[in-house]
Amino acid sequence: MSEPIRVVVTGAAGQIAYSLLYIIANGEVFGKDQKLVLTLLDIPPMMGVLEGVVMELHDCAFPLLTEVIPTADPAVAFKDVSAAFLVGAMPRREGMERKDLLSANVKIFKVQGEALNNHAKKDVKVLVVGNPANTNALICSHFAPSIPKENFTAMTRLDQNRARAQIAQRLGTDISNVKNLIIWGNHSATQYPDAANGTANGKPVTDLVEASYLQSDFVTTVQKRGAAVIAARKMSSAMSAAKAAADHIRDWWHGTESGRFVSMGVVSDGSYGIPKDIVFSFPVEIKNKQWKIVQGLKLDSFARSKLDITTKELLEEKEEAMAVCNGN
Ligand SMILES: NC(=O)C1=CN([C@@H]2O[C@H](COP(=O)(O)OP(=O)(O)OC[C@H]3O[C@@H](n4cnc5c(N)ncnc54)[C@H](O)[C@@H]3O)[C@@H](O)[C@H]2O)C=CC1
Ligand SMILES: O=C([O-])CC(=O)C(=O)O
Repeated sequence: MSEPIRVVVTGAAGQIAYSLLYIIANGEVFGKDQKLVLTLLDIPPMMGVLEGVVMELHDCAFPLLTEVIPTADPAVAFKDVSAAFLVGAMPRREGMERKDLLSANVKIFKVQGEALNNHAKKDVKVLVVGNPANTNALICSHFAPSIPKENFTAMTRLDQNRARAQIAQRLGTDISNVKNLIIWGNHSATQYPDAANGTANGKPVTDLVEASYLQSDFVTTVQKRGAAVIAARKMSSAMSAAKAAADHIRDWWHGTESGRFVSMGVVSDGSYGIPKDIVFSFPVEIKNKQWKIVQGLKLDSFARSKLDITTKELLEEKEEAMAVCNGN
């Protein structure tokens, strides 16, 4: 059994965290032999609720959980953490787009970037879940200059899981047989869910599913799935978001199997002609806790036009976020 690592979950009194904490504390992210100290950050008015979450974590009697530290102080929450799940932020309600949350949420990620910079381990792995996730991750990285940019990522794994579920259901096959669907771009309604490299039972998805579906309903269903859940539940996705956050960090920690790629929002290095310095979802492969963008995939003109749309939105979000952070 290795020494405990410190892991922070922000928004720890909220609905995603309520599902996520169980998965982490149960050893499903960092491994069944990795002891954990969990630090739980929320805002002062939520400390009472958070105390209840702490009670439940204790009552779960998780063998790997050595300590739970609830706090409203980012300096305490981020101290020496090896992994950070940045969930805490306002969720959208019916009728809103995720970027409508930008002015309210982006300042949270400025403060938390600074706190990570000052208190976290320099190899901390950061996952931003709070929306608009890509731009929040960019801001967080911007305010944490002592931590490599590669350590900041945004969650598009939920979109990837949604895409796989749509294809598995359409083909009537087990979801574990559906691989290498890609989410390009922003975690928003402009994202491009791409089945061109996907396989189901080892065969190309494009040979099994009509192109008319893959270029229309498949794309829009995944793009609008978050809104569909809000319309039905009156609250945004939580259980599936927690599962996706756990999938994202688990794969980052343990790596991806050969030939399988996953989608993550990462700081663009210019791959596929995407401008540098926006957080863009790419297909990545992971080894030794380092992700690498999968290179050389073909993009037809339809795909290219979709990437242009989502790039434009991310550039606009970046400009707006910088203005908010600079007080303009
Ligand atoms: N990237 C993705 O795929 C997804 C992202 N989300 C986003 O995740 C975020 C959280 O969603 P829920 O858990 O459903 O919301 P929630 O409202 O249930 O919980 C959010 C928690 O964050 C806390 N919080 C607010 N400001 C904070 C701060 N400065 N520091 C620490 N904690 C703070 C709140 O007090 C609350 O307890 C939202 O922005 C939502 O839009 C949700 C689903 C999927
Ligand atoms: O749609 C929302 O606002 C929450 C979210 O990001 C998702 O479910 O993908």
